[in-house]
Amino acid sequence: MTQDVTFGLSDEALLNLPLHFNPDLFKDQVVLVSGAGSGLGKAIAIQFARLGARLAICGRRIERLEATAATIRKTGARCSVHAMTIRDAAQVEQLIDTVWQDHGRLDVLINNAGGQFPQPAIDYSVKGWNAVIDTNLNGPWYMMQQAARRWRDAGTAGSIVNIVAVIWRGMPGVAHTCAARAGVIYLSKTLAVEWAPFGVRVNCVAPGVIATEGMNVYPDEARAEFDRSNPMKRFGDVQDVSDACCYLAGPAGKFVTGEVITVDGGHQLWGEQWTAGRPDYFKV
Ligand SMILES: CCCCC/C=C/C(=O)SCCNC(=O)CCNC(=O)[C@H](O)C(C)(C)COP(=O)(O)OP(=O)(O)OC[C@H]1O[C@@H](n2cnc3c(N)ncnc32)[C@H](O)[C@@H]1OP(=O)(O)O
Ligand SMILES: NC(=O)C1=CN([C@@H]2O[C@H](COP(=O)(O)OP(=O)(O)OC[C@H]3O[C@@H](n4cnc5c(N)ncnc54)[C@H](OP(=O)(O)O)[C@@H]3O)[C@@H](O)[C@H]2O)C=CC1
Repeated sequence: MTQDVTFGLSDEALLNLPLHFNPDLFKDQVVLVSGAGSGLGKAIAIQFARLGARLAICGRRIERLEATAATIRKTGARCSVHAMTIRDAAQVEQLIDTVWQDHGRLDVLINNAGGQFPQPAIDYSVKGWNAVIDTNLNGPWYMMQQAARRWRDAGTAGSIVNIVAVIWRGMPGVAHTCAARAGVIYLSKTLAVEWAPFGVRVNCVAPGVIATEGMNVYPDEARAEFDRSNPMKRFGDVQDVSDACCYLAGPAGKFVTGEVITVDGGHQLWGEQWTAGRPDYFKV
């Protein structure tokens, strides 16, 4: 039977989730979260705020960011809002400058913004391929490089967490994002070594199927099978992912770098996932 999932929790629900960490864990730290106007990014930003952090949030649509910021401010946390696209290197440089001007520091970068469309790879247009590579590989790279340059120049430590995906057995229907996320993972492993001298840690979180409104991009036929992509036979929730981010970014993760934490209910070991629907060839 298909799990009954409403894709996404209300802001009120996010504010009242039980916390699994000490509420002072990120006191006075500044955390930048991309794609915080919805889904995982919103949940991650709210959780860091509830754990004492000051927030800077970015994404393209200002209205959605302002709504997240209003919720974050209910926790008593400061939150600055930055409408921009991570696909443009100049806008990313401006973003990081502004965050340092507004907050005087940056401690954690959560590279969450991303997305793709399901389509058989054989049908990709050049523009579609480039849109996904720009959003999920080039954008996160611009963010990492600009943040690291500032940490190096200021002589302060930093932590980066990149949200990727469960790519280990390929991702039929979203080959473009699989390629981009593989790039981010091996970029992260390389940067973990290159940037260790600056005190910068670089890690990834790979979510399996998590109930967010972003899931609406997939056809009903595909979504109806997603809960059977893992042996727990259900979707994860946004806090499964935000907790992994807080572990990696915080003091418990201080000896962890170049790592990927997979938060997928065992999906990487079991089951099938057809993001664009199951092709006829695989139905029998
Ligand atoms: C369940 C496991 C799946 C894998 C794990 C990941 C899960 C998730 O990520 S959950 C959802 C996350 N959120 C999203 O995916 C958000 C929705 N997606 C997007 O916003 C887009 O895919 C985007 C990231 C590429 C958006 O780029 P943007 O430039 O804003 O979009 P455009 O509309 O301008 O499209 C550019 C270009 O891309 C091609 N294209 C876009 N959508 C489709 C589509 N549905 N089918 C085929 N091709 C598509 C197309 O070539 C577009 O250009 P034009 O033809 O000129 O419009
Ligand atoms: N939900 C899931 O099961 C999984 C999700 N993921 C990944 O987790 C991340 C969050 O996904 P989720 O919350 O589910 O989906 P959403 O679609 O809700 O979130 C994506 C966010 O990224 C922002 N964004 C997209 N493109 C850009 C851009 N060019 N510049 C700045 N911001 C951008 C969007 O805001 P705006 O459009 O306003 O810019 C949006 O807030 C994504 O990278 C996704 O691919 C990975 C595996 C599984």
